Amino acid sequence: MLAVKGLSRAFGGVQAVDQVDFELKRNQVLGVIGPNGSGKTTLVNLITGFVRPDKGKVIFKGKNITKKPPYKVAQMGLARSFQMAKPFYQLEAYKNLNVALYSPRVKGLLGGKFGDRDAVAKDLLEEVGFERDSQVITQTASSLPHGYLKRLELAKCLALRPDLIVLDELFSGLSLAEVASMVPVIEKLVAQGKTLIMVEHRLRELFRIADQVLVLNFGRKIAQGNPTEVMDMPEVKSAYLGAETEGF
Ligand SMILES: Nc1ncnc2c1ncn2[C@@H]1O[C@H](COP(=O)(O)OP(=O)(O)OP(=O)(O)O)[C@@H](O)[C@H]1O
Repeated sequence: MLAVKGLSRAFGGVQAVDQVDFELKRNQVLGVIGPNGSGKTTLVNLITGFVRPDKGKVIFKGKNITKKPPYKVAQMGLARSFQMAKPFYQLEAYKNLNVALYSPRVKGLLGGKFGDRDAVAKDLLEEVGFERDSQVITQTASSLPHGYLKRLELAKCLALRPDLIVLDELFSGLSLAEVASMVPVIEKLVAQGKTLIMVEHRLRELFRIADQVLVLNFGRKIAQGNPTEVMDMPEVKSAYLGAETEGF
């Protein structure tokens, strides 16, 4: 599904991402972890076209997407969420899905036979935890609490009917109760066979979900493997020393 080869990017003197390689197969869930500033978001930005690499390649479904702009990457079926939610604040929650629902990708996939897009949008919001008959679905995004904005980020990804979803710290800023209610939403996506990359600081929850974990430190991949073996590696423990070690 995805192959990342020698991906590198520096900002001034900071090597944010340094020669990162990995592959991801269909239906797999890859967790990306690492201390603050280790290059996780930059890696997401490089894969999804928001930042251009200095070196390296991104191959998605066998096609070289390196340096393609974000909208082309999205149209090919690679959706991403943002750590800081980026809704259209003046639009109602469900109308925020229109960009994806009216996209050439979705039109093409459905051969023009779409039906009622508002109903589809509301179904998607329900799938990610908006209560169907509550007002949150029709509230403007500007008035939604943070927890719902994160759910909206996920729904925007799903609306694109993606082949791969990259979630950048979906659980950040959520209360423990909100995370606990979000985990089953993700587990359901995994059970449906969705392919995911999850950048997370919440290790306990991530390790329940991910098949593989990739660890970054100072932009470099220092480990990759299943959650248990990765967290037993001395280099991973020392990278996390003094950082958040939830889940250890
Ligand atoms: N646009 C930019 N301009 C300059 N430096 C940047 C830029 N984006 C990222 N960096 C730097 O690159 C490094 C990696 O940042 P990045 O945000 O990718 O880390 P991160 O692992 O996602 O961090 P966090 O866990 O805190 O979100 C940091 O030193 C950061 O300051």
